Amino acid sequence: MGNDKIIEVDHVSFKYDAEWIVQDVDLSIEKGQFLGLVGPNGSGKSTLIKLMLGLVKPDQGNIRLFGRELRYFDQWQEVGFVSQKANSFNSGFPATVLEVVKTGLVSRIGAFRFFNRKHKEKALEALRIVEMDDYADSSIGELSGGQQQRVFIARALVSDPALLILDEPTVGVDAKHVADFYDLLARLNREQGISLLMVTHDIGTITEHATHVACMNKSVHFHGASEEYKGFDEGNLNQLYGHSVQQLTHNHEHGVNHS
Ligand SMILES: Nc1ncnc2c1ncn2[C@@H]1O[C@H](COP(=O)(O)OP(=O)(O)OP(=O)(O)O)[C@@H](O)[C@H]1O
Repeated sequence: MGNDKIIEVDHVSFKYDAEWIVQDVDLSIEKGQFLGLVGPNGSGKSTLIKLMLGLVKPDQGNIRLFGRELRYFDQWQEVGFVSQKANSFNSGFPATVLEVVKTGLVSRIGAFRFFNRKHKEKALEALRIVEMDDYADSSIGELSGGQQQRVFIARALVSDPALLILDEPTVGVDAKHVADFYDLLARLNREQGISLLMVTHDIGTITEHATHVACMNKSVHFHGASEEYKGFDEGNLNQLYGHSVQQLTHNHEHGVNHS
């Protein structure tokens, strides 16, 4: 491919009606990175993800995925997406965990082909990666929010993506399982070599896990290594955002990093 950039967002702006939601964003993710995208409510994070996925079109600027202009990009099996509202099945939803994971193969095999034994194996393998293979035959609706979210990650992994995009995946995961969830992401990143982009509100936690962090409030105010970000004190950060960092941190301390 000759290009280690998996996503390149080049001076992208987007507006709903007359209001600019994303303004002149320049951002890239290189192969192997785990980028945390943080920012206050309504700062345009989900909209930026939609732009990257081609679900809405930029008013200005360009986006490339795997070195290809978005409008010519067709390798969607390389991109797994887990949305914010993924874990919202109610207890009566009539599908098993395995069935849900197999729907992730649709982009690879086409919507109207039959699933065969190989596809079942592939789905079970993805469930093993997220440590949910014991639940293959359970109803999806009976699982906890955290377990459902793992199943949605398995669904995104089943087509062997090189990039996984997660939009606030820990919403609905109870606090004591959030650490396990980050361990899973670290394994995907380090052991499976999957590049990650994760939207979150929780900047304290993400900077402990992601390799890089980008802070946005319509435009990107900081993009760099997590270690560099942790070196900022609260005054720097308020200036960076033009916004109180308190609203981003969930009681996490932002002191200067002495390590
Ligand atoms: N379909 C739409 N039509 C009009 N405005 C929209 C639409 N979708 C989002 N917006 C507006 O765009 C702005 C950015 O929304 P977006 O969801 O991208 O922010 P966000 O940073 O992901 O927020 P949150 O952290 O609350 O999820 C908000 O002001 C929102 O009201």
